[in-house]
Amino acid sequence: MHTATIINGKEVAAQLRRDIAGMVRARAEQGRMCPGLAVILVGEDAASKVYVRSKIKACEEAGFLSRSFRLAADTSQQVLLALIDELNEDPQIHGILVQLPLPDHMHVPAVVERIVPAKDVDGFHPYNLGRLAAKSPILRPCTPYGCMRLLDAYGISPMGKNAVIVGASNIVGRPAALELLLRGATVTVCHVKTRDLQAELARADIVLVAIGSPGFIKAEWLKPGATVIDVGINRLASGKLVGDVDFESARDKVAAITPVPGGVGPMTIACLLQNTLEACEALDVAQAS
Ligand SMILES: Nc1nc2c(c(=O)[nH]1)N[C@@H](CN(C=O)c1ccc(C(=O)N[C@@H](CCC(=O)O)C(=O)O)cc1)CN2
Repeated sequence: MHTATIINGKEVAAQLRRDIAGMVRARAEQGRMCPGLAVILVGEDAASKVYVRSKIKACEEAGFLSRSFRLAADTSQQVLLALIDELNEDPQIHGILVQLPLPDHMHVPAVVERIVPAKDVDGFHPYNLGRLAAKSPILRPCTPYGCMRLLDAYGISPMGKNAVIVGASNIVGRPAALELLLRGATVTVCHVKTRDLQAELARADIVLVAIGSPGFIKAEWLKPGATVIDVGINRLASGKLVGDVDFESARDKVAAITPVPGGVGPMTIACLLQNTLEACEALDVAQAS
């Protein structure tokens, strides 16, 4: 009976994190600055608290400096922007991230755009998205970048393939389309208004799903031999974490698939470290010239 390659994001992310820690140690031996990351959490979202804790722990393990800021849910946007202004000027901080989602009274684009592009290690600033669109990325959104690194790690090339993305969010779907285009795929982005999702999926060699709907994508919609990247992380009432793809049935049909948990999620954090290290190195270069 056919079973798919299970793309082990936990393992690939762990290797990337070890490599980054090695580079940070080498920097320290040369007397160079260690990368510094500021993480801002506004409010009490339970999942966000878990992710922020994981990011701080990952920083500690890689030898980064990290600073964590927790603001109450009713903090004004003005106070958040003032904190970002301070961090933009702080020479020990190379990366700033504001954990999403933000409380409803805040305007995400205004917050994201306040971070100087050189410290936007989430890669969400229009400047960084524009660089990706213009085929010269600098800081790239962590989750789509992590998906590409997973494909690389398993020798799966998007070149010339039909890639179908389900979900057109700013954080995942849209930048993932740019990443796949950069790697030579023919890209289709499906969203809530897409008329015939199943017809689009039927010819997809690579499927990347980020919609936040547990088990929404059924095995019978997928092309035999496809590669499936499941970005969804949904917690069921039972406490179990599942993706947007019906994993158990899909694994019998496709060539390769990411599990949830242990697929894309760990890559998001590893790529955040990678971006922070790159932001730190870019500053070295700027100071040397
Ligand atoms: N400022 C940002 N906000 C958010 C981002 C982001 O990249 N930047 N992405 C998501 C959440 N996220 C990181 O912040 C994230 C999600 C999931 C994981 C992860 O490792 N998941 C594990 C399971 C963890 C669990 O048990 O809950 C897995 O999939 O194996 C890491 C980071 C939204 N907000």
